[in-house]
Amino acid sequence: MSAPFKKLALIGIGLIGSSIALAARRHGLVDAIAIATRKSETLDEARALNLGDVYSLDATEAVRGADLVILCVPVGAYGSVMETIAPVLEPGTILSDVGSVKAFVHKILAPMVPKGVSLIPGHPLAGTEHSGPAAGFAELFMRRWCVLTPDADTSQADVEKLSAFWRGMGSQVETMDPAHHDRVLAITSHIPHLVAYNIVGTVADLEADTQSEVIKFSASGFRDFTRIAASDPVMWRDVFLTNREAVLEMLGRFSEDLSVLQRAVRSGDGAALEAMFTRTRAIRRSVIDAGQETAAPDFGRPHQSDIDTAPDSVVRDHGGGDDA
Ligand SMILES: NC(=O)C1=CN([C@@H]2O[C@H](COP(=O)(O)OP(=O)(O)OC[C@H]3O[C@@H](n4cnc5c(N)ncnc54)[C@H](O)[C@@H]3O)[C@@H](O)[C@H]2O)C=CC1
Ligand SMILES: O=C(O)C(=O)Cc1ccc(O)cc1
Repeated sequence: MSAPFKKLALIGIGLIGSSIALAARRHGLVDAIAIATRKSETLDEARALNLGDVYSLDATEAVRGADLVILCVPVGAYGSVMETIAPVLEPGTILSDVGSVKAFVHKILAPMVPKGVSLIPGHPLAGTEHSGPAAGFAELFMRRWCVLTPDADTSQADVEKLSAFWRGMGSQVETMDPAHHDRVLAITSHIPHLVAYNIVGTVADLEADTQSEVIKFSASGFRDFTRIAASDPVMWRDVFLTNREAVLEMLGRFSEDLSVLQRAVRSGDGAALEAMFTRTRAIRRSVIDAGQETAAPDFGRPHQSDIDTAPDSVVRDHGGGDDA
């Protein structure tokens, strides 16, 4: 039986592109995978990992004859990539992406989409702080959401075909308005990253002796921020350059709430602090109930040496996930 798509072209083959390649292949969702990227070292790495069937430094070669094209590059590169590939996109092709922002993606891609090509931007809400072709793994999208942001006049059949592709890789799919996506992601993903970059940046600016103590004793909240703040600098630069309005709106609310907490700390208002921390604990509970996290204790998770010697069940509960 033939796969739902004949030829998948992946433009960019880092964490997300390579995970799509592995998952699409594993689940028989495409007949062939063409990979294009900018640097020959990255392409060589993808080839060595056997991620695709054909490899090219020329995106037009990968896109020619593809019925599904997915941009997997930082959003700041979309304009130049699209200028290159637009002339060879064929009618009937679905053009999608995985970028972390969506209104900007519509704005930059839509005017260049040839007639007969369906533009259906997407965003898998799944990732890690690692990047590059070797960082990918086929299970990345399992039980994670993928948000699609088609325009109202996009072919429903094409939206369903792309949804089935993501479901085939284990995702749950929801469609959303791009501006709404950007507001939701500003608070659930973009600002948490900004806060992490900021707190780790504050430590980076501390005087040397205090800094080395913070690092030495970092088995606490700080450690978790360092994971997020290790995320790809170019990708995150582009997120903040292209989702400016929504980020600034949510950052305004965040700063107001921080000032309220600051005042409670300064005035010793224990009741206010306790009330706030009780509300946030309930949000954590709802994230777990929504299946986006487990209740397994995270602080004190084992190191690699513990994982190597631990029984399987312990590794499953504590060590799985992002670094797989
Ligand atoms: N890292 C994450 O956790 C997630 C990332 N995303 C989105 O996925 C996209 C890709 O991110 P990752 O795979 O994490 O990045 P990555 O850094 O692992 O891979 C990016 C790839 O794009 C290539 N590239 C960069 N500029 C290019 C250009 N001008 N032309 C051609 N290729 C170019 C790089 O060589 C690399 O192959 C981004 O738009 C990001 O917003 C979405 C969900 C999660
Ligand atoms: O590693 C993490 O904590 C993430 O938050 C991964 C992530 C990064 C960017 C996205 O657009 C979606 C998911």
